[in-house]
Amino acid sequence: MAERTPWSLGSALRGMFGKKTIDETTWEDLEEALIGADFGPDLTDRIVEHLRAEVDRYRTEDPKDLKRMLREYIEETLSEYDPTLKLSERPAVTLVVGVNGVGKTTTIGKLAKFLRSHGRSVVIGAADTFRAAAVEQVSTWAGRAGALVVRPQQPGQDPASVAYQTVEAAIRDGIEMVIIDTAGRLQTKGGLMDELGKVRRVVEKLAPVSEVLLVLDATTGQNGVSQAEAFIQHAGVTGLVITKLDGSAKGGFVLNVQERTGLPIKLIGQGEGIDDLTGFTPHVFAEKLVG
Ligand SMILES: Nc1nc2c(ncn2[C@@H]2O[C@H](COP(=O)(O)OP(=O)(O)OP(=O)(O)O)[C@@H](O)[C@H]2O)c(=O)[nH]1
Repeated sequence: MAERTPWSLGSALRGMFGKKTIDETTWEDLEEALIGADFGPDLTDRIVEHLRAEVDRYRTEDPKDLKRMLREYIEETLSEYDPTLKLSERPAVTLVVGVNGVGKTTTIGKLAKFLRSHGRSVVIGAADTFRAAAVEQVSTWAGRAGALVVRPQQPGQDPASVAYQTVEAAIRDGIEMVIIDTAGRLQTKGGLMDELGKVRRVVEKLAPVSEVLLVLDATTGQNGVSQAEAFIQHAGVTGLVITKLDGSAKGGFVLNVQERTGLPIKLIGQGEGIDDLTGFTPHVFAEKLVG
C-alpha cells in the first residue's frame, strides 16, 4: 500500500506538541487543526471538551500526554463501529453503490483482488448498464484481479437481470463471492433508488445480500456525503469505502463520516493500483492520523 499520509495531523500539531507546557493557545491550535482536517464543528467541540476534562482530571501540563489522549480518543471513537466485512454466506453477495467518479469501479477491482488473494473465487456482475464504458472498465479490472465477470447480453439490459444472472452463475458454479457494480447516475435520484431496490429484490430471490458498500471520495469531504444522501437513506448501506485518501489532506473526514452517517468504514482506498485497498483498523488509523 502507498505509505503517503497527506491526511496526517502530524505537521498541523507539531508546534503545539513541541511546546513545554499546555496553555490556552494549545487549545486554540488544536481546534484550528481539527477544523482544518474536516473533523467538523460538532466533533471538534466534543474532542476539545473531552481532552480539556482529561487534562484536568490527570492534572497534567505535558503536551505529550495530550497527544496520547487525542490518539486514544480518536481510536475509541473510531472503534464504536464494527469495520469487519460480513461475507460468510455462500455465495456472499456485495452490492457496490455510490455516485459517479468516486472510485467505484476501481474499488470493485481492488476488492476482487483482495478476495482472490485470500483464496476466494469471485464473480463480478457488470450491472451498471447505463454507461456502456462501465461494463468495459469493470471487465478490465476483473481480468486484472483474476475474477470472472457476467456482462449484459445486450446494451442497456435491465441491471437487475444482470445481477440475477451473476448470482445464478455463482450458485451454479460454486463461486464464493459475488460483487455487483451498480449505476451511479440515472436521470433522477428516484429512478436510481428504484433501480437499486429492484436489483436487491431480484438478487434476494436467489441469495441474501451480505454487504451494500457505499463508496465515498475523501477528497470531496462533506460535500460527497451530501451527494450520497439518497444512498444512505434508501439503499440499505451496511458499510463505507473511503477512496482517494492518498490525495486528501482531510483525515478528520474519516471520523466525521462515521459519526454523521452512523455507518462503519470497512475499506480504505489509498491509490490507483490494484493493491491499494486495505481493511480499516482504528488503531493504525489513529496512530497515523495523530502522528
Ligand atoms: N489517488 C487515488 N485515485 C483513485 C482511488 N480510487 C479511484 N481512483 C481514481 O479515481 C478515478 C475514478 O475512478 P473509477 O473507479 O472509474 O470511479 P467510478 O466511481 O467507477 O466512476 P464511473 O465509472 O464514472 O462511475 C480514476 O481515475 C481512479 O484511478 C484512490 O484510492 N486513490
